[in-house]
Amino acid sequence: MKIAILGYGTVGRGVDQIIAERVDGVEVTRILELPDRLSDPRMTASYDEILADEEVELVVECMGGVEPARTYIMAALESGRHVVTSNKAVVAAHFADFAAASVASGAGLFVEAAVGGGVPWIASVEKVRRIDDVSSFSGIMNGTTNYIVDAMRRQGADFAEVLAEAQRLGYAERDPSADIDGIDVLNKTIISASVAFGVACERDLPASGIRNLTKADLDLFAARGRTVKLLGRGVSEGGRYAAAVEPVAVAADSLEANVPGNFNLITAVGATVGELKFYGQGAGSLPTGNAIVQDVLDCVSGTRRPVYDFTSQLAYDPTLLRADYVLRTAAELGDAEPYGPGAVVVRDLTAAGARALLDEALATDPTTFMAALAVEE
Ligand SMILES: NC(=O)C1=CN([C@@H]2O[C@H](COP(=O)(O)OP(=O)(O)OC[C@H]3O[C@@H](n4cnc5c(N)ncnc54)[C@H](O)[C@@H]3O)[C@@H](O)[C@H]2O)C=CC1
Ligand SMILES: N[C@@H](CC=O)C(=O)O
Repeated sequence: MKIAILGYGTVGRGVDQIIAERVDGVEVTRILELPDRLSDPRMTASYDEILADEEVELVVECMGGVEPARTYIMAALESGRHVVTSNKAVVAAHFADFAAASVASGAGLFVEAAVGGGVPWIASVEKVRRIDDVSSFSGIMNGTTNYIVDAMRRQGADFAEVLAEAQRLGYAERDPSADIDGIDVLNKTIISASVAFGVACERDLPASGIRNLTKADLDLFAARGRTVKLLGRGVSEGGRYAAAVEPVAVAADSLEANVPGNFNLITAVGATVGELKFYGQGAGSLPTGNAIVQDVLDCVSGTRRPVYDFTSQLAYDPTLLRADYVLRTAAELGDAEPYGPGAVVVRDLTAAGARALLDEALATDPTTFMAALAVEE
């Protein structure tokens, strides 16, 4: 099969390398890049030229961003070309449109690499759903922030320094604010909830990140047997669902607490299968390239052809996600109990209520950090 890669950056290069070195029967014949980055005879800056090439049967989109990625993916699907994408921003925003266009033209739509990098999470959730409803999912879904927190915790590294290293290693988004403010995990949580619960997932979910996390915060939680991880979570019960993204203070001896570097760990729970955990590198050129090439191979062989159905009638109910929240802040908050030096705990908030409380605290103290307290088992 002849394929085109849109975007020859960290991920696009990984896809090209894996196919060239390890895959027979698939050939990258076209690459779309920006006009000032045409460095290979296969490259063009014209998407129309790629669409006009009738030999190209599949398009791998790894440019990032919402536009023109949305337009290019829709045009590929409408022309009957299969699409494989790692771009969670565009999938989270337009998943239902892409799924409908894929059904209409019969072209395949594959999004494995959009969540969890090299971790086969999406295909596994699809598999769980063949037998079980997914009652919840939760996990570390961002390699950059896990890399940052892990280095701060284990080596006492400085936030800014270690973020620069994650950028150098190709883990971070073009704008790393998306990583540290939880937006990247929000996109991955929207996609995960859509697949896990079969819903057109609410987009306005509560989300916060680790921008204000300090070494002193990690020390505060360490003194209480916890560490902080940025988690995406979703739960479904009684015809309702909720999802959120937030730093969570997890037990220091939990699996999540000990996930190193750019690794992700995502858990799904189903009635008969129980708890399943998926672990691997959540970011980087070759792990993510691997997830894309797995999708390409599934498409070529016809062994897996996802059909995304978002017609489940689950209602979004933010009250399903509740926790106690710790805020390290100079702001005065009502109903707060002391937690440690400069920190308070506010009990039994919804994730949405906690996000509103964080905004209130940030208005007074822009350095405020907030984390949910994981229930200890
Ligand atoms: N870097 C990683 O570890 C992972 C990235 N992703 C996602 O994969 C996508 C690509 O990520 P990276 O490769 O890291 O980004 P990147 O910034 O390294 O590469 C993107 C490439 O696309 C090109 N590009 C951008 N807009 C274009 C346009 N309009 N026309 C033609 N070319 C264009 C850029 O010139 C660049 O070479 C993003 O959606 C990202 O969120 C997903 C999983 C892991
Ligand atoms: N920036 C993302 C890349 C993969 O999705 C991350 O760090 O996880």
